[in-house]
Amino acid sequence: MTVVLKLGGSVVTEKGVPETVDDEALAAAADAVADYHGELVVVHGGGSFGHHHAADYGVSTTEGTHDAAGVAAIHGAMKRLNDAVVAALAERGVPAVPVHPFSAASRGADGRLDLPTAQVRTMLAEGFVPVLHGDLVAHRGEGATVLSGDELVVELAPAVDADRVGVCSTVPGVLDETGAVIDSVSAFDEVASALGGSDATDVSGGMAGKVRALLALDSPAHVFGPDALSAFLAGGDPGTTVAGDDAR
Ligand SMILES: Nc1ncnc2c1ncn2[C@@H]1O[C@H](COP(=O)(O)OP(=O)(O)OP(=O)(O)O)[C@@H](O)[C@H]1O
Ligand SMILES: C=C(C)CCOP(=O)(O)O
Repeated sequence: MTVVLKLGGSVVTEKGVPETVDDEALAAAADAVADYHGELVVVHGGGSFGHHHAADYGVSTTEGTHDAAGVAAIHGAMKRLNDAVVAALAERGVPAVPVHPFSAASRGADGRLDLPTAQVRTMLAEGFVPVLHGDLVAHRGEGATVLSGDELVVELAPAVDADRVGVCSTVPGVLDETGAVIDSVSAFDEVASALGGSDATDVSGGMAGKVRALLALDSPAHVFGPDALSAFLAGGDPGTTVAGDDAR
């Protein structure tokens, strides 16, 4: 069983306080991951590490920067968060290893992502748990733009032939206008009116960006909250199942 799991940046950091890990939430997530013993790729988002710096430099997934100092600030913050996530997993005996997408990925002028994945597959085959993160990416014609963890999930799932895809955010799933968890989503229009961006500083589109990205997958993905992480890793289907046409 191969699982691709995204830990939302809003789960593992205090999203309102720049560069602050939510130690308790990270510990709880790492405990849940440590109880899982199959092949696993972890991706984490930016939270208060990536998004504040990205907003400061006016960088998003489409608006880039040629400012090397901006690249160093944003990428540097994401590496510090990645160190914290890898360390939390390692403390619990998970063979977690860091993978920094900025060093390997690129976007063409049309925005299409090219993400080499042979190293991730080899890490899995050798028993490691690769831990990737939302990052910047060199983007032809734009300098560097934001690469969201959600995009990484969409690229990685087919590349590692994932059996299950999970996106753990702070909310218990995709919510309707009344705040109730929607059981399943098969098209963006079904939920567009309920979808906003993020409560916190977020340059990559909040839940709307997430749903759009996951609908492009050719396998179903599950969006759930931190309390349901163990249930997901145990094989359950908590929260909202997002499955576009290609996933049916
Ligand atoms: N209809 C909706 N259902 C669920 N969440 C929604 C909805 N509309 C807007 N949101 C917002 O989307 C947020 C989740 O997206 P966000 O990008 O902040 O999460 P994340 O992936 O956990 O964090 P990060 O982007 O830092 O990795 C929720 O916290 C909520 O504020
Ligand atoms: C803001 C940066 C650098 C990464 C964003 O990743 P996300 O939180 O998964 O959208």
